[in-house]
Amino acid sequence: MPRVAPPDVDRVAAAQAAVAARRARAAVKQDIHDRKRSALEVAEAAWTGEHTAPEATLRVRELLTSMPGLGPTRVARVMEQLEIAESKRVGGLGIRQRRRLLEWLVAREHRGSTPEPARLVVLAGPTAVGKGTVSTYIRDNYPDVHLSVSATTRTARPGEVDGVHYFFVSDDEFDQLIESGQMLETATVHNSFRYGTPRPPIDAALAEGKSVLLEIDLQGARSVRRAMPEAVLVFLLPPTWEELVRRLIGRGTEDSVEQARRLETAKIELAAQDEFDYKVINSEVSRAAQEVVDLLS
Ligand SMILES: Nc1ncnc2c1ncn2[C@@H]1O[C@H](COP(=O)(O)OP(=O)(O)OP(=O)(O)O)[C@@H](O)[C@H]1O
Ligand SMILES: Nc1nc2c(ncn2[C@@H]2O[C@H](COP(=O)(O)O)[C@@H](O)[C@H]2O)c(=O)[nH]1
Repeated sequence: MPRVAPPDVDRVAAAQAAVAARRARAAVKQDIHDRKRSALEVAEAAWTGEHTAPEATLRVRELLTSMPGLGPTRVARVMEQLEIAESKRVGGLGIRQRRRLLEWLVAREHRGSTPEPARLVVLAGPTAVGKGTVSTYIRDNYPDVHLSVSATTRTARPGEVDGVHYFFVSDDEFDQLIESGQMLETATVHNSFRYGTPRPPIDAALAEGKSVLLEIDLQGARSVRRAMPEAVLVFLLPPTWEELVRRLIGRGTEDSVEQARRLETAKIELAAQDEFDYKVINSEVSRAAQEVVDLLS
């Protein structure tokens, strides 16, 4: 008869304690999310040493992401600014880190309902990384995001709507847009058609306090940086080079000569990624979209 090992009482008790601690932390996060207890109150308790055990074992990242309106990308940015490591728990913060966290939360609380200034965010990246896919996802799932509509001299593809996906214009009309000073930037992309960002809708949206997202190529991103240095530049990366090649070939919209040419350009574009303020890896479209949307506020 096989011998059944007696249960290891200590291990069972430890596992039960771990489950209880996880539940208690989840309850703290839920309370912060539901505004029953503010993150500021937790940070104040940590400052005076009066925080509860679940609050002490909560990671600062979890504390901040529990706050309504703060997504993971924004939280990562704030933690970098506060010089708090990703893995840090509330109870393990040093005195300077506790002070910085407290000051940041107080400032955010005092900001009250005053909105953050509107941002101009530029999404660029190599061919076939998924810029169009991610921005389409944002257009479909985040109706509050103001997505800039570019003008282009190429013709519409099946399903593309004039004024929604692009303003499809002739070469003469494109020239007129430039001459009348209406373009924030223009570029000839992939050696073929001209593309450009109309400026008036962007100025209007920013003036109304609405953040704006541009999905444009690398040359365009550089031009926007020169014209509006306050713009936030985001570089979309593929998970691997092989995946980028797979996406380009899998899309099947270019012949093999054009694919080879674009991949050469992609190598040059990837080398420019450090010019950008943020990098987002497009492994999963919804996640990449969320990260980009987080950067808009
Ligand atoms: N996260 C993803 N996972 C798998 N496939 C993806 C992902 N994102 C995009 N794709 C696919 O990769 C291909 C290229 O995407 P897309 O056309 O959006 O790239 P792009 O960066 O806009 O390209 P270009 O600059 O050449 O216009 C498409 O077939 C798309 O469906
Ligand atoms: N510099 C700019 N680039 C733009 C703009 N709008 C789109 N683009 C880029 O063009 C290519 C091709 O797009 P497609 O829709 O024809 O496949 C892609 O890389 C876009 O990011 C723009 O206004 N300015």
